[in-house]
Amino acid sequence: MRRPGRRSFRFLVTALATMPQETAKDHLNVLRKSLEQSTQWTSGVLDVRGEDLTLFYNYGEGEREARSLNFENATNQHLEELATACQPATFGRGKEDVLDENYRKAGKLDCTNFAASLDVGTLQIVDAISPDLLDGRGDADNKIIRAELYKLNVYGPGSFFKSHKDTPRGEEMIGSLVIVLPTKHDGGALSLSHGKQACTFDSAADLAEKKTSIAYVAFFSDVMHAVEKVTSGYRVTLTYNLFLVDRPSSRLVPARQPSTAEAACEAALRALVADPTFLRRGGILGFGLMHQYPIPRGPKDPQTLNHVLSILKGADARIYGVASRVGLEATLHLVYDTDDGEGYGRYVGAAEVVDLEPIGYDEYWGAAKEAIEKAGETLWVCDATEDLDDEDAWDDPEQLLERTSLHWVTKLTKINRAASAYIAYGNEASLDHYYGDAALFVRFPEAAGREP
Ligand SMILES: O=C(O)CCC(=O)C(=O)O
Ligand SMILES: [Fe+2]
Repeated sequence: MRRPGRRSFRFLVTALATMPQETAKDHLNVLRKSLEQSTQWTSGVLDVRGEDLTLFYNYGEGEREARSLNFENATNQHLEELATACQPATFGRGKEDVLDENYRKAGKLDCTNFAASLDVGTLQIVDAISPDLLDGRGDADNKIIRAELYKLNVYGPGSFFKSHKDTPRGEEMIGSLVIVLPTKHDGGALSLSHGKQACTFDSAADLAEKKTSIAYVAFFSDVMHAVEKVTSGYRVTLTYNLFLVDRPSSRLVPARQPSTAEAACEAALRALVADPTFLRRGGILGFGLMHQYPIPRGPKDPQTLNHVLSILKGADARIYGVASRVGLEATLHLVYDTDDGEGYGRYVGAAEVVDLEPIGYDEYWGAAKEAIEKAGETLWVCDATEDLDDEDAWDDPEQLLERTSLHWVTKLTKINRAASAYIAYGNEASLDHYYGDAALFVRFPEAAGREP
């Protein structure tokens, strides 16, 4: 599909690339900054109709009765009854659902026990959050977000939920959507944080005096969040799991304009490709992953690194999408640091988790290290803006030739880590591990073969 404004954008890129005062360092800074501006959450307030605010729910154990209320005019007594119908809310700890009122004090109804008239599809809430959550995805035209109702929660006076991440339910789950209904309450702000970014979603303030509005917030699964204590009234929420799914072919594809950050990211990457002094011999731009993914955790794990490329989020999705558009190969690799503590180490990039079991008992202490170095590509961590290559080549030309230059644009992170176990030598045999951290590699061919 032809994108509007494409030609003028090309022109801009060419103009940028030929401006003499811009150096590779400047472009790398723009690239790095464009990745910092990624969205981890998005929120808003929406006016709805009174009839969107009806709730039916099961009341009582055993012989249940159906009750209903409308959040536009729910009295304190109505809300108290709703709170009584709830069970204490559990939360995921490790692989279990646990009840711990020091950590989470709230009531919940599973979605088999209530029906809400509010429809996130009709109200276009999913359409409202999608551009932010899909921002930067190269395949955004082919993917949509599906919201699946998960629970209703009631936070009465004294309720709270300490800092946590939501348990992903399935691989395609990318985040959560919380809708706060317009009931009068104080406290209960939701604080969100991810890396260095943080914000507070104060729905009590947003909804004050509003009887037929709802407040919503959507965030990625690896965002830490907490509900502050509700000091008075009832805070009622509907939570949804958000899944990234293929767009049904019958749905129209809306024209998508790249965001400013995405356009800047693309322009900077194109400018680096066009700079013949940058990574002259070719090499890799490395990007530490900003989000957590279900990567394979060990050599026997049937998950593949490759499938993660289709579920990248935020800044990770942005650089992957932009690189593909610029025509550069982008892959996920595990980075191993085989430093033995005495400086005799190498960085190795491997396309899958290295299996160290076949080496058996590592009598010769370097066997595990050697196995890793054989399994991947040896990397030369360098500053690609300086022409170090030649100097180093004088020292050890052969070594240099067998290594691939790697320049980290954003730091390697350790949130997506795979472990390879091996039996190590010592006064007793003990189990030891090498760790690989997943990162995005964008590969530059040598300058002579690059098409600007
Ligand atoms: O109610 C909220 O604002 C968030 C609740 C929450 O974090 C959860 O249900 O996991
Ligand atoms: Fe949560």
